[in-house]
Amino acid sequence: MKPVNASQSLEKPAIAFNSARFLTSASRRSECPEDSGAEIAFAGRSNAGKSSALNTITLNSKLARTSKTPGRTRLINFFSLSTPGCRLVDLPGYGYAKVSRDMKNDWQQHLDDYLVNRECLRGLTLVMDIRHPLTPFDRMMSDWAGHNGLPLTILLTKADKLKNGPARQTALDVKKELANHPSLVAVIPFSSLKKTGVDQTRLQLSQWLVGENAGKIAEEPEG
Ligand SMILES: Nc1nc2c(ncn2[C@@H]2O[C@H](COP(=O)(O)OP(=O)(O)OP(=O)(O)O)[C@@H](O)[C@H]2O)c(=O)[nH]1
Ligand SMILES: [Mg+2]
Repeated sequence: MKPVNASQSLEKPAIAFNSARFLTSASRRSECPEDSGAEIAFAGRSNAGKSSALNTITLNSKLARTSKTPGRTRLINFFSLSTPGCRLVDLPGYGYAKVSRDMKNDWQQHLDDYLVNRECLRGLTLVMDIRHPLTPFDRMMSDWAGHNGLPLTILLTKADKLKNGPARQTALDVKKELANHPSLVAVIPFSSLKKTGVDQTRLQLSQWLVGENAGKIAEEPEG
């Protein structure tokens, strides 16, 4: 986990997230861009809001396709940033029911292969609907990150669906549940609608991509 570039401030993200551009899609690891530089993947249940979060972070509503219908993102989508070698990755959601079991197993296998073997992966952003956090799949992903020492940030999306108090409480509850997690960095209430948690997320991603370490950053809720 070597940083690409160690010079950055803690207050201002070193990465220009609005520079994100679609790079390529892959259905398997062999189709992915060269395994070098630094990548951060967005994972989570289907419909949790992964693509929307990516668009919000990059200030580009057309970057990743979003949809009311679960299962919109079916490929591993790569977005390059202007900082050389840095990429954001939108993963297909897990738990999507409306595809055949064979197709599901196939996706799962390729997704697992990406997650386990991608050397340039610097961190995992696990996206959960704030109203339904820590489903069995979420726990599996979070455990997996822990076992592999992969830095993990949890975005509790659709925070606009809850009042501020309950949203903060949910973040605290999730943190408490994962108190022994070895690589959890932050639990951030996030809203693509109200832009909650966006600056904090950008700082975290920036730190992972170009920072010297993946240390904790302040977790003051925004908005
Ligand atoms: N209210 C609210 N709705 C949101 C938010 N984020 C996403 N949504 C909605 O949730 C639905 C799913 O969003 P996507 O970003 O496509 O979800 P996804 O996780 O990428 O879904 P898959 O690609 O199917 O895995 C869309 O209708 C979005 O408009 C949010 O912060 N607040
Ligand atoms: Mg998506």
